Amino acid sequence: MATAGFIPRTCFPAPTVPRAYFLGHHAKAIRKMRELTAEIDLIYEVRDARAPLSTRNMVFDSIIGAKPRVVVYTKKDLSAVNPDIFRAWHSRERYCVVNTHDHTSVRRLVSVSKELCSNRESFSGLRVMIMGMPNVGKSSLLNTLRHAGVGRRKAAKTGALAGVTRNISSYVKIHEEPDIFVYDTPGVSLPKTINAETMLTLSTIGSINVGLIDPTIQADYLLYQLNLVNPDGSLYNKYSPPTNDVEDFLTSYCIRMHRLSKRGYPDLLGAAAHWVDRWRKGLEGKIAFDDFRNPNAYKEWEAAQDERRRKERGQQSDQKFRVA
Ligand SMILES: Nc1nc2c(ncn2[C@@H]2O[C@H](COP(=O)(O)OP(=O)(O)OP(=O)(O)O)[C@@H](O)[C@H]2O)c(=O)[nH]1
Repeated sequence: MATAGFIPRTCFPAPTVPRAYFLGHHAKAIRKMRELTAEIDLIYEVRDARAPLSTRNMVFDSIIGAKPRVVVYTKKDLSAVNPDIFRAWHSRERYCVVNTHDHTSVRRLVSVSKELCSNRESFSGLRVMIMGMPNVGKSSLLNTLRHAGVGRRKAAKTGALAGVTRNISSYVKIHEEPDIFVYDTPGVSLPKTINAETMLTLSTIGSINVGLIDPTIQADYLLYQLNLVNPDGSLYNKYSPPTNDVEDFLTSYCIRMHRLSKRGYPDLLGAAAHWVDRWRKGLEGKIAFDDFRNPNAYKEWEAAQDERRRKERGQQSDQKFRVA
């Protein structure tokens, strides 16, 4: 129920933000993944359950080809997406929704993997590669799989900021009888221009360098999204009444959180970064982006990507024609 008089924004004005976050080690990782896929039996394609569509990287589809894949949605404990929606989205594809810090949660992934590869005849064990965008929880997944499966300690470094893993790991054993070995890989972003909202979503969940976008724009986008999900302002009412004005919101936030300068001025920039970070870490509650309540959103998103690719190919051939 919307609060009387308050009408949330229905669109977000296109902000000036970078439209790509593709680094040298991303390109290198893609090349290496392509080389390695020949010896891989199965892929764990990891996405963040808070932004299940924005953290899907279509580049992986071309690397994976016809290999068996399990889509793994991580950060279940931080996501407001109803798990039933994943069932609707993946009626014909294997998927798991996990909290990578929870052993029970990741064990199901091992069962699904064994089942998928049960007809395989191999003496060298099952070889799995983990792929995903930066910071979605790939290394955490590997560590928990290893701890749950063979009782060994951490094998891969993890961290709250994007880009902790820079190189492809060597095989790590995560299960015995049957033997399962896993490769961890660096997070890879989309090489092509992404739309502004996707960039803002990726920044809010920490999948791109969070310093890339002005914190006030991030906070404004978050406010817009929270108003869309709960138009009564209940997701932030401990700081402010419902509002579409980010400066009003941040001023109230500064007062509530005692973030005022000695002269009593609110530190809007600091407040913006602080508030977004609290959501990123799950301290303000669960969150979700993308069209996460729509059972057809997955298919619609794929169709939109196909259309975009067709247009790009058309533009490229137009250019060639003009040059010729
Ligand atoms: N709450 C919660 N936090 C998680 C989960 N999975 C990962 N994290 C946290 O997310 C952050 C990123 O995790 P990593 O495992 O380093 O992510 P990554 O995909 O390997 O990151 P890159 O090295 O950038 O590619 C860390 O702070 C993890 O503790 C999860 O399921 N739930």
